[in-house]
Amino acid sequence: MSQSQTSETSPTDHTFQVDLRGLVDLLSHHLYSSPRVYLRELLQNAVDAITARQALTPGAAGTITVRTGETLTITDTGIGLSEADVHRFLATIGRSSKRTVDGALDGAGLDAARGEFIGQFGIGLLACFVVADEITVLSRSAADPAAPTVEWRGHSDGRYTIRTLPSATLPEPGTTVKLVPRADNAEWTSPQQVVSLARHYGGLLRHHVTVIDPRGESHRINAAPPWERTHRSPLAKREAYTAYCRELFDFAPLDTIELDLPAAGLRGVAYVMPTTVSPAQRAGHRVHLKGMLLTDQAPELLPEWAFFLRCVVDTTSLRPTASRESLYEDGTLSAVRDALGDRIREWLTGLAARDPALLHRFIDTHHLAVKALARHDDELLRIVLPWLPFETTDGNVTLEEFARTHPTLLVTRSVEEFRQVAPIASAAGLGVVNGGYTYDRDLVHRLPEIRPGTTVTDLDPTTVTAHLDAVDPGAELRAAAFLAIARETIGVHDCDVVLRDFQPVTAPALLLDNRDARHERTRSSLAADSDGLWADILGSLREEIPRAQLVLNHLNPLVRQALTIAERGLAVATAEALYGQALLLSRRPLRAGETALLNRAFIGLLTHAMHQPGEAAPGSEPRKEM
Ligand SMILES: Nc1ncnc2c1ncn2[C@@H]1O[C@H](COP(=O)(O)OP(=O)(O)OP(=O)(O)O)[C@@H](O)[C@H]1O
Repeated sequence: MSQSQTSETSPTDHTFQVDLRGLVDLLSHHLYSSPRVYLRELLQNAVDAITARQALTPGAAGTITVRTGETLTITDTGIGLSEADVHRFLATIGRSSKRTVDGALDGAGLDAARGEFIGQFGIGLLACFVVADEITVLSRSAADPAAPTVEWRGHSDGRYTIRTLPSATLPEPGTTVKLVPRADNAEWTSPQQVVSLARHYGGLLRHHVTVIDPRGESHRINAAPPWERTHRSPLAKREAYTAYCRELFDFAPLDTIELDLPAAGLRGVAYVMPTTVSPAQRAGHRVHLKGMLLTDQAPELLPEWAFFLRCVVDTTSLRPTASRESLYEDGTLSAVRDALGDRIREWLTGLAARDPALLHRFIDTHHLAVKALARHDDELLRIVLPWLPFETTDGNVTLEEFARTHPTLLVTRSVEEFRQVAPIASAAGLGVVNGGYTYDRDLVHRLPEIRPGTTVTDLDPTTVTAHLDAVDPGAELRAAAFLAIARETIGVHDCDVVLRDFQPVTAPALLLDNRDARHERTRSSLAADSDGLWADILGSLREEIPRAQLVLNHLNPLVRQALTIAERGLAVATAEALYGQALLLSRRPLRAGETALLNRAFIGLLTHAMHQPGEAAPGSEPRKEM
């Protein structure tokens, strides 16, 4: 036999040891966002214990009392724990009486109640070690009248003791958990903080919760939400909902949408925010799970477009993540989100018939959200499109108003294009809508579907030039020499030069260009600069290059004077300066060649202004006489 064979031993069984301190550190620093969750876990265990007790004895009273001071205690009138339960559930981390695999609490047939429990992971009690080194659980089972009181004392280093005490140690069945808060965490356990945390987490709990402060004063923690109360009148109901919104979110809503999805066990309310909000800033909704606050930061509850709402809901069907601080993204959540989306859409479509003035106010405040939604929703589009404001050559007006005076609507592709063209187009009687803002161009193009007889086309340079008045042939002829130099100078930038009469007189020149044309030009210049494979690929993409147009205004005095320039150098500098100025007005980013052109034109003009026509400006071409 070889040596390795003689030294072989049979495998022995071992069990992982868990370092509780490491686990508590993991929970406190990585799983839970703040030590404050300890109170939520304690309240939740108390609620679950009462749920179990009421399943055993229907009608049993369910109360939870928290006492603050040097020791923090929480007492419930729940199911309690037998000695065997304590060994089974408190001594093993990750074991929970609330999951089927671990069986029911001793003596209690709780299968039916299991779905009602909030806890499930078997780690909640550990959260208490984040604020205290020692936890004591005193419990008396309600399942057996003769059950003793059992005391479990656990330490954050993993040690624990169990002993039984006379039944009378606890006056009635149930459980009391005691913590002696560590000094470094006192901020989370002060009497005031406990009241505020209990209200934060437990404000919607269905059992009576009271906090008693060291002076013996009682603080009521929970009350039924407005959707569970009956109201004297519609007005009283509206006031109750508004007051609730102020209390939770600190604003008075524009309107209130009641939410009720029986299939998902969900009830609550969505409040319409009274001020404009950015779509990027998705609101945190408050989600309660069986009364207990799961999170006040759940944007995923509603579809993205509903960013103008803040909700508070109580549900039995959504699942929490283990940290219990956010919603588990599953099929149920996405079905709930869709159903809530339908409900909001229904509210919005109903608003036009129910309360047009409110619809107006709503659109004034939240038109971006409505635009986002209307793009994908034909029915909504039909209702709201005529009401939505757009930036047009007639100012900020609704499409309905605009289309009445302009049967053909021209839409720009960018804001800069609109800024540049709008004054000229409106002087020429054209109706232009700024399509540069998010969603606007898509929406304007859909107008003919709901308003037959209206035509919508994208604005292109030729449409505008076609509407500008041609100059008389004599004037065109007199300008021919200057125009030839201008075309030669500006032509290298893929831009044509034309002369037109247009308003306002103060505008010397207009650059008509669009983004697609610019991209096409960039692509072709890349093709020209590259060789081999890239040149072939870019070249094959190349179509006829759309050219921009510099329209000189024949009514403008400066242009009239420019047309008479006889000296070639000055004509080049003037053409470049007019192009440069129109370029700057178009507010689009400049390319390197264009920056150089501006520089050249400026220096050229300066040189002329200083009456030194003989000297060439640095970097400029030597001048030839015309
Ligand atoms: N107040 C209480 N009354 C009765 N039993 C309790 C009480 N508190 C805790 N327990 C028992 O201790 C077990 C462990 O509690 P713990 O809070 O650690 O986990 P959990 O509530 O089961 O699940 P989760 O980690 O999701 O909170 C529970 O399953 C329950 O059996």
